[in-house]
Amino acid sequence: MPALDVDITGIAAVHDVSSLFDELLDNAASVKRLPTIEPPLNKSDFDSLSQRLSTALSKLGAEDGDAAKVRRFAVIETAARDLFARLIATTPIESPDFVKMWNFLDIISILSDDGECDPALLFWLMEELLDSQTIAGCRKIFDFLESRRDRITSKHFKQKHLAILRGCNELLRRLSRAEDTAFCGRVFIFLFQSFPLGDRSSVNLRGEYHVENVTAYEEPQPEGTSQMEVDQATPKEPEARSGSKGVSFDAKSKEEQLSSSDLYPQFWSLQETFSQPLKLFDQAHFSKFKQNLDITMKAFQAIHNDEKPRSKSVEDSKRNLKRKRDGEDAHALSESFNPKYLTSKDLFDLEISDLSFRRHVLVQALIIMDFLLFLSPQSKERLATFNSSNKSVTYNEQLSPEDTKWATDMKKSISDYLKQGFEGPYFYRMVETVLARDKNWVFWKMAQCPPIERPAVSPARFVEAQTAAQRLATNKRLRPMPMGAVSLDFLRSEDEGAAMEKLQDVERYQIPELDSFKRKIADDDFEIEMPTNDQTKAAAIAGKSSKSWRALRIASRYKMAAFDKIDDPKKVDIVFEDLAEVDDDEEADEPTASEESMPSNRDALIISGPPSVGKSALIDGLMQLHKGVFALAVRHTTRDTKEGEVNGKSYHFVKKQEFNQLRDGDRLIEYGTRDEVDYGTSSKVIDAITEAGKIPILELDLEAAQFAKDMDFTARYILVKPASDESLQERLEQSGKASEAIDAILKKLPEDLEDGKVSDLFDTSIVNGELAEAVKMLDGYVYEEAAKAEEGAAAAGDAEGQNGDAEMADVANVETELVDESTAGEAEATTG
Ligand SMILES: Nc1ncnc2c1ncn2[C@@H]1O[C@H](COP(=O)(O)OP(=O)(O)OP(=O)(O)O)[C@@H](O)[C@H]1O
Repeated sequence: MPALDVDITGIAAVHDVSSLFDELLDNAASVKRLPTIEPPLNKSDFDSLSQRLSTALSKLGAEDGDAAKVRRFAVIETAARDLFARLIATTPIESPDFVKMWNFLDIISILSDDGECDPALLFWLMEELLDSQTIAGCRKIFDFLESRRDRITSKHFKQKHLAILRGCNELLRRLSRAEDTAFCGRVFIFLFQSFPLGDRSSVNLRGEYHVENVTAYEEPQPEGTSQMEVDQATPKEPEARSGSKGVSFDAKSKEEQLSSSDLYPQFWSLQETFSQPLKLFDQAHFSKFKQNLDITMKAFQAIHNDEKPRSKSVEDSKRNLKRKRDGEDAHALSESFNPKYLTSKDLFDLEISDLSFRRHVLVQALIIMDFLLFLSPQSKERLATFNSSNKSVTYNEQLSPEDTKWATDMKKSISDYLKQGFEGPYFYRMVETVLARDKNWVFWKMAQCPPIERPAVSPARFVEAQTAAQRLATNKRLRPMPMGAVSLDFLRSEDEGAAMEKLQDVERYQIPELDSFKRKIADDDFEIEMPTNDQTKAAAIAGKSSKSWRALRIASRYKMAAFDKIDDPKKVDIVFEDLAEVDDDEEADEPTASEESMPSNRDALIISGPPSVGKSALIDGLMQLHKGVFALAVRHTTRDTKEGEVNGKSYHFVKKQEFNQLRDGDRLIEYGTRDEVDYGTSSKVIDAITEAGKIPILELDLEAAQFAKDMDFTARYILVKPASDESLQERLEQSGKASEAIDAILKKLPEDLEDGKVSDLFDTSIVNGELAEAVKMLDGYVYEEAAKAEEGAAAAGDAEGQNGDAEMADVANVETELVDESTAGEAEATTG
C-alpha cells in the first residue's frame, strides 16, 4: 500500500476528494433508485467525472510523473478509506442503505479502470469488507463480485491478482467445506474465471495429496472378540438382512456374496487408497486394494441397478441453495451438502443400495485406474518421448503386465457398470469427458505448466510458410493417377484392341447418373446401421461420404433447389427426390373457394372410363361450375413432351430413373405402362392439392383406376360411360386414333363395362350423352344432390314424386346410373 505523504496540500486534497465522493454518491442515488446490487453504475452516469476529479485534486498542483501519481493515488485512497470506514460503521449489510456501498465500489472500479487510482484499491477495500462481515454478509459481497467479475478483472489484472487471491483464500479459510460447500464452490469458480487459464498459481505442481482427509469407519473386531461380546443365543445376522434394507442381490450369486457386514470394512478401506494413491506403490497394500475393489465390484454388480438414484435431485439441491442463500434454512443445506461420507455401519446397506452412491465410489475407482494405467509399460513407453520435467508428478514405478491387465479389466468393468441404470450412458459420458480433460491437465503439469498462450509467428516465418504452401499448391508435376481419375493401367497389360475398347467404356467419359448413387448410399446406410464387422462399417462410412459428395456434385448441375432442403449433411437423400411440385403459380391463380362452396364429401374424385369417352370434358365442366374447389392431379410420365404440352400442367415429365424412384419409394398411388411409356400419380401431388384446401381430381383409364382401388386409395370412383358404342366410335375417330386401335377399344368395351366389374370398382357411373346434362349429373353426384333430394322427397311426401321437374329427372338419371343395377332398374321404372 503506498504510504500517504502527509502534508497540508495533501490533507486539503483529501478533503476535496471526500466531498467529491459524497457528491458522486448523491448522483448515483438519483441515477439508480433501487436498493439492489444490480444494475452496475457506469462512467456515463456521472457528468464529466475526470474533470471533477482533477478539480478536486487541483491543490496537489499540476505536476506529472510517477511521484505526483503516487501522491494522487494516496489522496484518493485515503479519501476512499475514510468514506468506506464510515459506511461500514453506520450501515448494516442487510439495510437498503447499503446500496451506497455497492455504488461506492462501482465508483472506485470506474476510477480504477481510468487509471485514476490504484488498480488494486477496489480489492483492498473488498478484503476489508469481507473481513467485516459474517458468512451471510460475505455471500452478498460475493453476489456483487460475481455480478461485476468481467468488469473488475478485465483491466490491470496483474496489479490486482494478488489482492484477489489473498481475499478469496482468506474467505475460503473461514468457510467450512462441509457446511458451506456451495459457497466454497462459488469462490473457486470466481477464482478460476478471473485468472487466465494458464495461470499456475492454483496448480498443485508438487502433486501433493490431501492426506488429512481420512475416512474413518468402524474397524472390524479382531477375531474372537465378537464371540465374547455377542450373546451366544442371538443368531448370527443372516445375509438376508441386506435384502430387507433395500439391497437386492442376484439370487444366483447370493451364495458367493459377502454379507454386507463383511463387505463394510473392505469397502470403506478403499477410501484410504483413493485419497493416497501413492500407497499403491507398496505391493502388500496394492494386493489388498485389488482384493477389496474386486469384492466391492462383485457386490455392486449383484445389486440390481435399475432403480433411480435416491440422492437429492439437482433441483432439490438448487432449491436448498436458494433457501440457504436467502438465509431461510441454513440447517437443511448443511445436511444436503456434506462432502464427508457417513460411515456408520447402520447406514451401509442403505448407502450401497443407492445408485448415486455406488456411482460416486466407482468414479473414484476409475480415477485410480487411470492413475495406475499411467504407470503401465505401454504408457511409460509413450511418455518417454514426452517432456515430463516435473519429477514430482512423474513416478518411476512401473506396473507389471498382470497388474496392467487387472487395471484395464477393472476399468472396463467399472465403465460398463456406470453405463447401466438410470441415465447411465449419459452419466458415463459426462465422467469420461471430465476424466479425458483431466488427463490433459496432468500432461500440462508434468511438463511444468508451459505457457498456454502461443507467441505470435514472426513475419519472416509467416512469409516462409506462405511461400512453401504456394509452392506445394502450384506443383504441376503429374501424379501417376490424379485424384478422382480412373486408372489407365489396363493400357499396358491388355492387347491393343481390347484396351481401346475398354477406353471407350461409357463409364470412362460419362458422368454417372445421379440416381446411380441412391442405391449405393442406401447400401452403405444399411451396413452402417447393421455392420458385419468394424472394418465393413468403417468402409461404409467412408464410402457413404465419398458417394454423397459425388452425388451432390452431380445434383449441383441441375438440382440446386434441393440443396436448401438438406438439413443434415449426412442425409442427402433429398437430392434424389422428385422436386416436381404442383405448379404454385397456377394454384395461386385460382384461390381456394369458400367453405360453403365445398361439397360435404371431400374425398378425391377419380374420373375413369374408356378412351375419348369425355372424361376431360366432364372434369372441365365440373371445374367451371365450381371454381377453386377442385384441382387436377397432374400425372407423371416418362414420355417426351409433345407440342403444346406444359411440364407440370399436362404432365410432370420425368426421366425413367426418377419415375422408378417414385415408384419404388411407394410414392405413386397408381402407375402403369402404355405403349412403353410409364404413367403414374404421385401422392405428393395429391397431398399438395389437399393441403391447398382443394379436392383432387384424377383422370385415369380403367386399368389405372383399378390399380388405385387395389392400392386402397381413398376416393370417389366415377365411371364415365358412352351413351352408345357408335357415339364413342365417333369421338375416337375424331381424336385421330387408328382404326385398329378404335376397333380394339370397342371390342374390349363390353368386358370393360361388364356389370360386376363396374360395380366392384366404381361408386357411380354417368352416361355421357349430352355433355351439359352429364356434367350436371356429375355435379349432382359430387355435391350429393341425390342424397339431398332423397331427404327432400321424404319430407315433401309423394306429391313431388309424381310431378318431378326436370331437375329431379336429372337426379333420377344419376340414380339410374348408380352401379347397383337392380336399384337403377327400379329407379328407371319409377321415372319411366
Ligand atoms: N358429351 C359430349 N358430346 C359431344 N362431344 C363430346 C362429349 N364429351 C366429350 N366430347 C368430345 O369428345 C372428345 C374426347 O373427349 P375427352 O378428351 O374429354 O375424352 P377423354 O375421355 O378425356 O379422352 P382420353 O381418354 O383420350 O383422355 C373431345 O373432343 C370432346 O370435346
